[in-house]
Amino acid sequence: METSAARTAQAVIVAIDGPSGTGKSSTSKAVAAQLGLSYLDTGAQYRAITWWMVNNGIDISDPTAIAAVAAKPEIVSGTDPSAPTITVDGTDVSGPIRTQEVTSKVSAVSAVPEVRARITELQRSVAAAAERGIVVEGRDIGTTVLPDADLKIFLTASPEARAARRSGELRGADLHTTREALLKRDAADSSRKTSPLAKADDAVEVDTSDLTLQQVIECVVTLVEEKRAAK
Ligand SMILES: Nc1ncnc2c1ncn2[C@@H]1O[C@H](COP(=O)(O)OP(=O)(O)OP(=O)(O)O)[C@@H](O)[C@H]1O
Ligand SMILES: Nc1ccn([C@H]2C[C@H](O)[C@@H](COP(=O)(O)O)O2)c(=O)n1
Repeated sequence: METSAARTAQAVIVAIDGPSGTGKSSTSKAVAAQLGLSYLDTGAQYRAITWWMVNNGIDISDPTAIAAVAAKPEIVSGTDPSAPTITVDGTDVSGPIRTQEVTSKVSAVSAVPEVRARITELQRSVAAAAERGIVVEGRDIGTTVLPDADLKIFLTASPEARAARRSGELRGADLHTTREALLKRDAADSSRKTSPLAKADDAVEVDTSDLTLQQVIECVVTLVEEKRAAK
């Protein structure tokens, strides 16, 4: 895929996919910051459109109703890895998109093909505009959004490790409940018809269960540097 005429020779496109809580956001932000690349959190975009649907009283159980308004909200992502931003129609929604209500509804909204088409187009335009390259994290980046990415990483971790990380983040939320919620969202994201969560055939799989975040970052930075050197 042709991306940007203005792209520098050292520019790399990195796709980082994987289930919830595997460390995609933490790793992607750090790698992008360390290597001077842009950063795009595509989950935040799906959360933003879900927030808009909830705020506008759209029935989340009705895919036809969601599809009918999927083009309405204007979603803008800021790609500085040290201060990523997300707005909907000019409103900063970085806080509201992390509520439990949005988290519980985002899989249903993101399964609607019209929503995916709209957000995928947005993601490709953001990647095309990143002159020095970009780290894009999500669920279908290596398979659908940027199939020609220079490097594809698929992060995994055991449900136990992911639940422990998330419950630490949520100040001691019950481990079992957190684990079940993660697995439920993974199942929904993996089983939808349109671009499900999946590892691309040419992705490098990194199991982060027994690695520190710093070790994962170092591993991905090394892989990106190898790709750059081979360009
Ligand atoms: N290797 C690791 N070891 C320990 N904790 C980690 C590791 N990687 C990430 N974490 C922590 O786990 C939590 C979840 O990480 P992060 O948000 O990056 O995951 P994610 O894959 O982007 O999740 P989601 O898809 O749900 O947004 C964070 O609190 C993060 O600091
Ligand atoms: N490329 C993507 C990114 C995200 N989603 C959906 C599915 C996730 O459950 C949800 C929230 O993502 P998170 O913030 O947890 O990374 O968004 C998707 O379908 N495709």
